Amino acid sequence: MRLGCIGDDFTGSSDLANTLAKGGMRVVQYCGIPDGPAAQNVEAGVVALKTRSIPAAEAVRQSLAALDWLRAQGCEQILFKYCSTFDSTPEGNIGPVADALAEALDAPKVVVCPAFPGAGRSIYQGHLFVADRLLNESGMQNHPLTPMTDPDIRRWLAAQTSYSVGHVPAADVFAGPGRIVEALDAQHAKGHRLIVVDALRDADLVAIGRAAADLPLITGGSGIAIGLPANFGCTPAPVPWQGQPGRGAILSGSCSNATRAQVARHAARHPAREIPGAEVIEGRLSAADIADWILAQDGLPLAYSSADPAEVARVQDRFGRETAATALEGFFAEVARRLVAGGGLTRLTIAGGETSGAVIEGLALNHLQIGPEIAPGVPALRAGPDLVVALKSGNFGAEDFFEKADAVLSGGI
Ligand SMILES: Nc1ncnc2c1ncn2[C@@H]1O[C@H](COP(=O)(O)OP(=O)(O)OP(=O)(O)O)[C@@H](O)[C@H]1O
Ligand SMILES: O=C(O)[C@@H](O)C(=O)CO
Repeated sequence: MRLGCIGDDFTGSSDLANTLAKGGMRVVQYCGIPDGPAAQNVEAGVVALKTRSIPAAEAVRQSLAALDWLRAQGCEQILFKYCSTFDSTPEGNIGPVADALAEALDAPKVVVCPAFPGAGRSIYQGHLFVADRLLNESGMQNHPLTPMTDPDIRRWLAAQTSYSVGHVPAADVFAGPGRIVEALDAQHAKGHRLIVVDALRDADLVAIGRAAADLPLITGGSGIAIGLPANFGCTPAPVPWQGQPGRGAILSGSCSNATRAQVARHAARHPAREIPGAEVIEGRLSAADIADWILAQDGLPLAYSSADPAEVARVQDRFGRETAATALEGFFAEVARRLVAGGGLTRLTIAGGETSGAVIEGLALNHLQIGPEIAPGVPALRAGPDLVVALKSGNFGAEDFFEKADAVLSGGI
């Protein structure tokens, strides 16, 4: 293993694995820290953790344990993957985890670059945009767990890290890898350790990747990996895939704008059932009810708790954010266990990073093979001989994503 990656959620990790696989690297996504060595032929290992929204100290502990495992596999470079919308709170967890990894790796200059132009995320003058909106006007200000209320990534990160935050502006990035190296050195000389790097286009990310070839630690969204396979001598290659026959279903716990539009479209064409948050938390709706309902449907059924910001706020005010998240995530995990038990379902598409993490952990899956891309940032994944999954980040995918995902998973596209 040459490139070791630590992802702070499961969908984001599959997003990163997708980028590396398209770049020609042999990648495996591990669900949590493996308890044995990796297979010999793996070039890039992505350890998916569920550390985005947990207490910072625990996120640091798990990330350092993942680092130990990756180093034991022989990795030459470490990539810490977080969300392209920099999902975090003033307490963390991006800053604390980046600090801890930088210290463990003795990394003097750490690139911080969540840009993912393919999904509309760009960074200019240290500010993060989602398409033509600043981050804090993109809908992310209403995120249920990590509301993003400041688009200045330098300022947001500064609240989380114990190091000084620097910046490499677009003008330097546009001038190519040599200038980026100089600019990183200059920021380091000024005493900055975590350095936000502007990027607007894939070409910028390729240049940053080249400039980062010798850095022990890189951090960013999946975009930061675009240029990395070439550093390891890999070239883009088609990703093989064997479609999975059987039955599929969709589970959605994501409340993002994109997911809610996907849910609305799918519900107009297929069997769909809402999972009201309050009913789950008060125990008035059971996972068995939902699983039985799904198994009784024809077509491509969808069960969703996806709700608009006002409803999410009502539920969180009434029960507390943590209580709501724990109850809903545990619920989805139990629904998934029941669906997959006995081979009932063979294809699962899950929307939402926390939701996906809960489901993958609930199914006790330990690694995922990366298949072809369904939409930017979302690959098909093989979880076992009879089970394939797609893990959709909240804001990814076009409105017909759910139909498309099941079609790719089944081998129909
Ligand atoms: N009906 C609901 N009422 C209140 N909270 C909800 C409801 N449905 C989901 N949630 C909360 O929203 C969270 C959604 O997080 P999740 O990470 O799954 O989606 P996302 O943030 O859109 O995806 P991503 O992290 O990939 O962008 C859940 O963990 C849960 O806490
Ligand atoms: O970077 C992204 O936007 C995604 O991979 C993700 O992490 C969302 O959860």
